[in-house]
Amino acid sequence: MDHFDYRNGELYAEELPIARIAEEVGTPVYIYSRATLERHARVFRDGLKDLPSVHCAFAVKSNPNVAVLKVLKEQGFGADVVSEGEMRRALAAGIPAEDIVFSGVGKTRHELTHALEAGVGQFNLESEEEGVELAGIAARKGLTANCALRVNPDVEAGTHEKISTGKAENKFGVPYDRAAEIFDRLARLPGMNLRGLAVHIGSQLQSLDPLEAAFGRMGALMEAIRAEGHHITHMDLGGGVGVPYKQGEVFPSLEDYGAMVARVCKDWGVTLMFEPGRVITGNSGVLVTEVIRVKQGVHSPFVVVDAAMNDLARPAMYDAWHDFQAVHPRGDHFIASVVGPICESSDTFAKNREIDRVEAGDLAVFRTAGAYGATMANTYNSRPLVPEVLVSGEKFAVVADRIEPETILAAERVPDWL
Ligand SMILES: Cc1ncc(COP(=O)(O)O)c(C=O)c1O
Ligand SMILES: N[C@@H](CCCC[NH3+])C(=O)O
Repeated sequence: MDHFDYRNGELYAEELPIARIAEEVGTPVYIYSRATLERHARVFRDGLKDLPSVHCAFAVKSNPNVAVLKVLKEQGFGADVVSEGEMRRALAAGIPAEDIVFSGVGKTRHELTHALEAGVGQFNLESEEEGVELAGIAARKGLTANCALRVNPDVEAGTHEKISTGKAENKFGVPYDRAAEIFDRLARLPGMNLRGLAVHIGSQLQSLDPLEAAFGRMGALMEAIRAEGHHITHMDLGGGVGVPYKQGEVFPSLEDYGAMVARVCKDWGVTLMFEPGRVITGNSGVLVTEVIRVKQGVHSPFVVVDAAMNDLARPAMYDAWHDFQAVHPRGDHFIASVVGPICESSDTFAKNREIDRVEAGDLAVFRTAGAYGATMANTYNSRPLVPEVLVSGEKFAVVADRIEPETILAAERVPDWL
């Protein structure tokens, strides 16, 4: 799955001992493997090889580091962005504007205008209101906006409720039953080239069944819209394919995913678009941390590490599991809770879990931290933003510096009337 493996009793990132990187850059630090990113990108594309026309747009939100985007651009990926900031990052990585899909439920007027002027390839419209606004901006500028209408298929994704997006009660897309009528109205607007439909039912899906159900519904909708005389040339099937977070967990393979897509969508006569995020980046990264101390608790010891919920928010936000492994395993295990230094109990990475025995000063990693890791970091408790490192064979580079609290402090002002 990845290039983070033990050799001679210590954990490596590709050809480099993780301890060496930690020594040079400090901890906590995110480490990404270029070889893993490339392999995931290749395997994703290979799974889709039986489809006649495919566009893969990497979901930048999962890991917006420009070096990561550049690796994926070189693998032929465009970008799926949800803000002007993400669009700027994709462009900075050299991804051509026409390979960018602009998604997101709250694109501002400023973002719509800017993206239109930049020439992004497709806007995924989240509402009729957004479509009307965008068409108006485009028509006034003498431009045409290529668009797909995001539809909420009302399908249960079977993932954590906070990252499920395809049920009727979620804020995303237009209601399935109203989609044909909205499509018809938007398609007639000057400035609008409404060329497709888009769907994305959630993230970290463990089964292909909900995706298959959603795609089936989209196919039926596409036929109904075509029957009204509209042309549909693009279908954006979103992202969402899940990854194993626990050793030994079994997930559908990308080959299975590709076969399912081919079975359901092969004869649609469209360019199929994909927005994978986690499946590309999740297992391409780890968060390295140092054990500050091991503190005795009533039920089990607390391993207090120097990473915290501000660095990796997923456990606190979604009760997510990240495997915890010692960089130099001592050969035995113990039951412990792994916690960060932040002043709330949600700053817990593992509760009473059997883990590698560690002691103060030991290095360890949280695995599967390449997606929705650094990008969701913040400076709670006035902690620094964690640096990021990209490894390629025997080389590594710091691809995002540690941002110290002083830098943030320097941006603050105390008014002179205080
Ligand atoms: C519209 C859209 N596309 C793509 C993604 C990427 O999802 P994932 O990282 O699960 O592949 C998301 C996140 O869920 C999303 O909201
Ligand atoms: N941030 C979420 C995924 C959100 C997907 C965004 N559409 C996670 O870490 O699992």
